[in-house]
Amino acid sequence: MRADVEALDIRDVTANWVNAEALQHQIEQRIAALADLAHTPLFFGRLTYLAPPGTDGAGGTDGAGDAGGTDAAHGAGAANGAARADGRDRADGEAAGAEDDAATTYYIGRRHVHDADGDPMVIDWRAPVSQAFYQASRKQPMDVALRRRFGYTGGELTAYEDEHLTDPTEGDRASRLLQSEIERPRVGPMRDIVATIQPEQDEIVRAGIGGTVCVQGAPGTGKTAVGLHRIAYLLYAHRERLSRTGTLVVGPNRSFLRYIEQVLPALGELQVAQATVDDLVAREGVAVRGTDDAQAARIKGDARMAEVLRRALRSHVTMPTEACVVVRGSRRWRVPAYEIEEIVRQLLDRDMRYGAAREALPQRIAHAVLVRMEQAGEAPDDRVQDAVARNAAVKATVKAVWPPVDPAKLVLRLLSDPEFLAEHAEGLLTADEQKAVVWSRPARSVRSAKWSPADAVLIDEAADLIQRTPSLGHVVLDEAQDLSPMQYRAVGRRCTTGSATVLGDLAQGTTPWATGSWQEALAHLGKPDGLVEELTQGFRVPRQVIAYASRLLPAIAPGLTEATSVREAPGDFSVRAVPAGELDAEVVAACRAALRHEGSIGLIAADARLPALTEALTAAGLSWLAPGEETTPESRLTLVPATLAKGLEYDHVVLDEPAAVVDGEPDERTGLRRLYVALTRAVSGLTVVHAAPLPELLAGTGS
Ligand SMILES: Nc1ncnc2c1ncn2[C@@H]1O[C@H](COP(=O)(O)OP(=O)(O)OP(=O)(O)O)[C@@H](O)[C@H]1O
Repeated sequence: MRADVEALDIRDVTANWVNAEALQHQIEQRIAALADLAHTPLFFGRLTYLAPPGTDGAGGTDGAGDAGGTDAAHGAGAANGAARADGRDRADGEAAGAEDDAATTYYIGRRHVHDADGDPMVIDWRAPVSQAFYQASRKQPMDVALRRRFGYTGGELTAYEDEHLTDPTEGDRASRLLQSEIERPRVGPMRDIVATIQPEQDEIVRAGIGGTVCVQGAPGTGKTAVGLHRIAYLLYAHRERLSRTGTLVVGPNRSFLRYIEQVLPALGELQVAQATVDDLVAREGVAVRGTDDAQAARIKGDARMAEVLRRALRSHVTMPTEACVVVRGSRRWRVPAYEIEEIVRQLLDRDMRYGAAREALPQRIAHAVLVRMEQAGEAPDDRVQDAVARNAAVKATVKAVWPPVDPAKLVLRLLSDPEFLAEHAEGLLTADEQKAVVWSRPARSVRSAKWSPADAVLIDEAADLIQRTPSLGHVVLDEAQDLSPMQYRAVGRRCTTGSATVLGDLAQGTTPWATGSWQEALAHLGKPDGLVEELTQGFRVPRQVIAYASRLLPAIAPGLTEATSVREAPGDFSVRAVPAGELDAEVVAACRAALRHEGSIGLIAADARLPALTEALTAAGLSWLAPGEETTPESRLTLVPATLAKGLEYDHVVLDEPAAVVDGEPDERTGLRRLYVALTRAVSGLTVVHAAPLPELLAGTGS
C-alpha cells in the first residue's frame, strides 16, 4: 500500500501549484501514516463469524467448523498460525470453501490493509465488524464462532489463543495474552492497547460523538488509554467532520504529553493536537511570569469570576447623551439619543458577544437613518446602508457608546484597581476575597504585568466574552480533577459545538480547587448532560500495592471505590525504615537493586528532596532522566519530583520519604493525595524508603 502511494505521479493531475502542493502534502501524510512501526504487527486478532456479518443465513457454520479444525491450544502450532495469518495459504485456496472463509473470517489490526486487488486483508479495529472482538462473550457471542488472539514477541508471532464462544463444552479461562501484555515490564513511552481493550473500556471508546463522557477511575484503570483510543475511534467514525473541526488532547504538563505522544501516531492518527490548559489560554503579549498564593488562585479560578468579568465588560457600554447626525449630500439625518439607547438596550438584552454586538450597532443605527430616508421619499439600497454604517458620525457614536475593549487590559484593570473590582464584584466576592486577588503593586501595562496562570485564564474568559472562541469537534481532557472551574470553562468553550471526554480521579486532585464532584465539573465545562462512567479494574498497580495505597482513600476521597488489580503477579512490595543519616544511601541502594530487574525505574521524591537525591545519585555514579524523557533499555532510571508523577508509570518505583511528600503540600489532604499518586505509579514493584514516621494511615506494616 505504501509503495502504491509512493509511486503516485501527480504531475498530470494537478491544475496549478496550489493543488499540487496540497495533494503532495496529503500524499506525504498518507505515506507517514502507512509507515512500518518496528515491533508493531499488522494484526492482533481474528474473528470467524457463524455467518457473513449482515446476513441471517447459517451458511457460515462450515467455515466455523473449518476454523475449529485448525485450532490449537494457545502457544502450540504458532508457525501454522503464522502461515495462515499472513493470508498466503488462504489465497492459495488451501482449504475447500476458501470463499466462505473470506466472507466470515476477519483479521483485526491497527489499520485497514488491502491486497494488490484492493481486497481487504486486515480490518481496522475500529470498524463495526471488529467490535465483536472486544465485546463478544460466551453469554453474548454476537455471532462469533471463534475469536483468536495473536501474541507477539519483538514483532515475531509467537502464540495464539482461541475461544469458541458458541461451544458449550469449552469453559471460560483468563486470557494469557492479556495477562502477559499487562505484566510486560514497562520501558519507553506509553503504548496503545488496541489488542486488549476490555469490554467496559470499549464501551467508552465507542460511545457516540454526540455526547460527552466523563470517566472516574482509580489509578491505572486505563483512563488515559481509553481517552486516546476514543479519539482514534472518533476520527475513524467521523473522519471528515473531525478533520474539519479538529481534535485536541489536554494533559496536565509537558512531561505527561511527551509520555503519551506516540500512542495516536502508532494508531495512524497524526492530526491530533496536544496541549496543557496553560497552552490553550496562552496569548501573545501576555507573558506568564507570576504566581498566585493558594487563596488568590482559588478565587481567580472560581466560576464567580466569570460573572465579575461579564459585568466589568458590560460596564463599558454607556447610554448615548447626544443624537447621531449623519450628513449625506445636502441632507442631514438625525437619530435621537433615545432611539440609539433603545437599540443599545436591545443588543444588551440579546446577550450577544460584546464584539458581535459592537459590530451590529453601526448597522442598526444606519438602519434607523434609512428608515428616515424612506419616510422622506428616498429609495436607498443596501449599499447606502453600508455607507451610512461607515459614516464618521456613526463611528463616533459607536465608539462613545460601545468602545472596543482589550481583554488583557480589562483583567489588568480589575486586578489593579480595587474600586473598579469592588464595583463589579459587589455581591459576588467578599471584601476579603477582593483584597486577596488585587495585586499589591498595580501593573502599568499588559506587557510589564506579572501575569499568573490563573490570570491568563481570566483573560481567556474575557476574550471569549468579546469574541466567540472557535470550537473543536472533540476534546479529550485528561487528569481533569485538577482543573479550576474557570479552567473547565476555558476547555469547555473550545468544544461548545463539539463533545468532550473527561478523564480523572477525584482521589488524585492535588490543587486547592480540585474537583469535588463530576456533575459540577461537567456543568462548568458546559456539558451538564455528560454521562459519568466508572472504571474500577486496575491494569497497572499490583494488588498489594493498590491495597496499601487505598488505605489513604478514607482521608482523601471518602466514598470512592477502591480499584481491583487484574494483575496476577503479586509484585515486589516493601516498606523500609532506615536511620535518618542513611536515607539517601538507602534510596540509592534501592535504585541499584531495582536496576537489576528489567524495565523502567522511577525514583519519586518530594520536590524539596531533589537536590539531596541528585547529589547522592551523582556520587554513586548513577545517571538518570527527567520525567517525560524517554526511558530506554540503556537508560532506565528517572528522578521524578512528586508534583510531576501524575499520569506516569514505571516498572519499579522507589518512593523516597513519604512524610516529605505529604509535607510538600499546603494542607494534609492534598499531601496525602500527592502521596496516593506517588504510591500508584508502580507496575511491578514498589519500595518505600523512609526515615521519618509514615503517615498514620500507612503505618503498621512494613519490613
Ligand atoms: N485493556 C488494557 N490492556 C492492557 N493494558 C492496559 C489496558 N488498559 C490499561 N492498560 C495499561 O494500564 C496502564 C495504566 O493505564 P492508564 O495510564 O491509561 O491509566 P489511568 O487510569 O490513566 O491512570 P492514572 O489515574 O494513574 O493516570 C497503562 O500501562 C496501560 O497501557
